[in-house]
Amino acid sequence: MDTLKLLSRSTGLRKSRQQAQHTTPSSGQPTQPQVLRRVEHVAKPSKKRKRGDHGPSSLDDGLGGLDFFGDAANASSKPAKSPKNDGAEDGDNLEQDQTVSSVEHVVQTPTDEEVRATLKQHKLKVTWLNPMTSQAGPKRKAGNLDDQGYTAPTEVQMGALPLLLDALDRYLDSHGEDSKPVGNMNLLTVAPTGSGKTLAFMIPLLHRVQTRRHGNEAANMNTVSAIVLAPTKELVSQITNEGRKLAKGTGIKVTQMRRGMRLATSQAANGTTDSATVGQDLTVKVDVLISTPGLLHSMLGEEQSSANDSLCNVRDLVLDEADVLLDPLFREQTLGVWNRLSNSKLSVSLWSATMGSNIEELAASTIRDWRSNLSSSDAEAEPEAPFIRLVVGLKDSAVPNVEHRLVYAATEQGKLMGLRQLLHPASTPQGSGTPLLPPFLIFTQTIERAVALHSELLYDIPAEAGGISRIAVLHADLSDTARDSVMTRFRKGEIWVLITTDLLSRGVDFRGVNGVVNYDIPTSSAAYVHRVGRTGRAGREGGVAVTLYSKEDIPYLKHVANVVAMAQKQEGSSSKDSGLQQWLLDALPKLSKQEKQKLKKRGIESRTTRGKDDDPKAARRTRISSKPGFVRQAENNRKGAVLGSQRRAQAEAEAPSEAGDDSDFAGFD
Ligand SMILES: Nc1ncnc2c1ncn2[C@@H]1O[C@H](COP(=O)(O)OP(=O)(O)OP(=O)(O)O)[C@@H](O)[C@H]1O
Repeated sequence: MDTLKLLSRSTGLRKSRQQAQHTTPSSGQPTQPQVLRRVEHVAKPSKKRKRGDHGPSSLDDGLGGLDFFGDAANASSKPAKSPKNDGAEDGDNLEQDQTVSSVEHVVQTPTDEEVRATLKQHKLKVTWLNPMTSQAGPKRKAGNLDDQGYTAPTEVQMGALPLLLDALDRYLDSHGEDSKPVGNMNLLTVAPTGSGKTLAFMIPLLHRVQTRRHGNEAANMNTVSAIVLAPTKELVSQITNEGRKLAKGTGIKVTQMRRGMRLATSQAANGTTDSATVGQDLTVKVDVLISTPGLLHSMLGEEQSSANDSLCNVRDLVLDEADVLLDPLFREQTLGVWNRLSNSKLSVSLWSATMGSNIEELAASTIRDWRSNLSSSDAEAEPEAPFIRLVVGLKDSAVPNVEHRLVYAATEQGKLMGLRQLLHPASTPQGSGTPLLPPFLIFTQTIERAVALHSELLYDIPAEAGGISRIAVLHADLSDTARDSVMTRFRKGEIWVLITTDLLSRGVDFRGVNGVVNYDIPTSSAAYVHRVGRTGRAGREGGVAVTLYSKEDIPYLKHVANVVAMAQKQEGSSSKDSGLQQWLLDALPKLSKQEKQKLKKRGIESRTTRGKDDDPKAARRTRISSKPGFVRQAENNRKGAVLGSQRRAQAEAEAPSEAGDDSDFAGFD
């Protein structure tokens, strides 16, 4: 069996196949999707960090008995709480409920009874998993979930689904507050990488779209009802795939935004515009639209008037990887789309594994500003939607089920040698941790370095093992078709080593990736969390994350080291395994806020060719090569000499002979 076929999401999680698929370490035990371990012994009493005022919108008190991670047997006891989040760098100015901590971890697969008991004790109504429901829509969706082998929700799904489906209504009822059902709400969720956030937002989204279609809003059918924004094309097509699998048989159209695509306006969809025009315009009728912010924003820019707006019926906006979407890189486009949505019943949800306090503040202020732009009649008719934050586990931390390793390689060439050693696990010295088995991802800082590393390693895989076809590079300068093809081949297991930039660090889910190599260190702690989060997904064990660092990286290593130390603390593993001793952690210099921002924006200067056009020496230093500079210089000289002699020979051959050719002579004028 080709174990690398595991990469394909389409391999599914069917029980029959699971037994045959446990051959690569990180394929793990997919029947237990909990990213955070179940807690057997709770060592420390709960500690709540409270800073600032908590408005009545905080659900912590109301849902105080909820413990998404506790042992079912101890359900009546108080929730297990974690130690203080020392590693989180963001100055989170709101209450942070850190819910998980354990001294001893027990990995157990709960029985069906246990799962049911846990859900019951935690008062969670997870309607989507119940195939016995009488409604056709939910039944269909539950069947679709079943088809994919999902039997138990992950922590984030346990937390978010009841909130987004209907628990909020019950919460308000039980508190004797205004018992009017809350149709819209805003939610900000922070949950670990690979914890199943896609399903956590997609299931309620489809449910709400379907409810609206069955309700009295049928008139608005076929205009866009929900939008999901994600930062990259790869992530957009992955979410579209997931959405389609879930929506199968429900009649809901989940569509990926493409260049040149036009969306049906409310008039066109209601038949005010004749269908022939719609057809000629290549206008598409969509329920759930998935897009990058740039593509949708530019399409909206081309729309002539907002009166006949294609997005006027949008009731749900999901920002996946919200911290990136609201980062300066995408901010203008994301807010451009958000502010264009005019339906007063809009609900917004933001999702990521990392969320700085600045992003949270920006989201809150955007919600306020957006509401203040509603017409006074709309604002009066629609009560202000609650804005809720849900944190699963430790905020901004890397998954603990991955083996994190920091490897000192001294120089650029040392890093290349280190990487070659990883490519040939047989040459890895005994006792140096779990060998890194393919398939794995290698991250570099820039596109140039990804391309250079690819050409360096091209011949490292022996021909008998597939040779150069097993290694590939993927970056934003490639055409869409080339990017799609590399993604498909990697998912199918045809490519074993994929070199890439941060383009693939967010959200992309390759089931069964065994490891991640940071050839260039990530430039922020969030970038580290997301890069290494490409392995160890859905609680799978056996993933390895290796970060190679040179002398040049030492001033910038602290943010990575902090995240690694925190992951080890959660896991209870030894610091020696990771190459991160306490003395190193203490000795690493701390960056100022400005330095951190500069690093995030520009990366490590010596690795970028940007602005080095006038300095060929500096530009040369950014290159990746196993050859020392003097060898390359000698080679260049030799090449130059050969080229020069070829040119001379050619010039001599082309020059007219000294005797000349009289027949060509046209005479003097
Ligand atoms: N309930 C479940 N049971 C088993 N597997 C699940 C469940 N929910 C999701 N998964 C699987 O977990 C993997 C990760 O899911 P997903 O891509 O949604 O993670 P994520 O939280 O969005 O990660 P990231 O932060 O990296 O974007 C997927 O392969 C998905 O199929």
